[in-house]
Amino acid sequence: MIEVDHLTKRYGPHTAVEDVSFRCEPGTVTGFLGPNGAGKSTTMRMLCGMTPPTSGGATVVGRPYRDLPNPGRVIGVLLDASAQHAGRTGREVLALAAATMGVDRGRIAATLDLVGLNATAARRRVGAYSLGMRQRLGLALALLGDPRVLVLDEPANGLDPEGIFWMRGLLRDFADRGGTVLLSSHLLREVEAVADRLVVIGGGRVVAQGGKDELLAGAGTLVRARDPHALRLTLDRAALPATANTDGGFVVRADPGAVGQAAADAGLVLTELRAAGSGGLEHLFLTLTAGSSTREAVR
Ligand SMILES: Nc1ncnc2c1ncn2[C@@H]1O[C@H](COP(=O)(O)OP(=O)(O)OP(=O)(O)O)[C@@H](O)[C@H]1O
Repeated sequence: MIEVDHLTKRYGPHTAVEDVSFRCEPGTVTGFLGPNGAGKSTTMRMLCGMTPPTSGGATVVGRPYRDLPNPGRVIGVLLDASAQHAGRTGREVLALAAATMGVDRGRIAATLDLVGLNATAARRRVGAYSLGMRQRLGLALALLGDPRVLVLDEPANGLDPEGIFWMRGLLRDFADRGGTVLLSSHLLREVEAVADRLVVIGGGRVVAQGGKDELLAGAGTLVRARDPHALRLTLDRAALPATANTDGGFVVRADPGAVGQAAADAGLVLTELRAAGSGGLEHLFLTLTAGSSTREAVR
């Protein structure tokens, strides 16, 4: 269980995180979404005791991170996959962490196996690792202490499609066994595939949170027609609010039945009609966080 309670972080006059609150329950994966500079990493760093909050607090299984006697046994953290000493081998990194946490060395091989780093990779220095291998090692470090909670900042960064698919299964399995996962990602489809709940942050504030299905149901319907121009006119006439997608379709703020009926009444041939799904998540994300990445770019 993770509880983030009215966290605020200011750097001088700049507010990076403002009054952020959410909970992550056991058995769930929570996707933490937001554009560049939205405050995701800062929130995660505060949760993991690496950045002191200006106000508010956060707990992991009921205690602030800094009060956990052996945090690695409770919460596995992957915030920066490049943080490992480049001169150590993967196995040395894990051996050091196992000694610090009091974890049986026998778990090292099993954890390496779990994250798909073979014996040859484990013998190589981290400096020679690809980004994807560093992510896998970071995940191994997070899992080594057999924690109940995982906090992962952009864990899919640098992973190939197969690696992303593998990680999805790993996180789902972790949650299905009663674990709590908080993960940030820019890969909306990936988050949609694995998360049960979403917290969307923009400009340091939570702009939406809730069950993924519930949020996506509010994201509307994706519709495409052979004649997009006629579809636009039809949607306007039926007073169904629609936004054009980049790929010629429309996201409509109505359920698929209403959109299909309007199209049928107008005699239109539709080539796609469905609940918006990942198109909806992208749309929801862009709508909710509109302007905040621009603000970041010009700050
Ligand atoms: N140590 C710091 N000093 C000053 N400003 C900071 C510091 N750390 C973060 N910030 C600012 O806080 C804001 C939030 O940054 P943060 O890294 O948390 O965003 P993010 O959502 O993780 O972004 P990204 O997706 O790009 O990683 C940004 O405007 C950033 O410039």
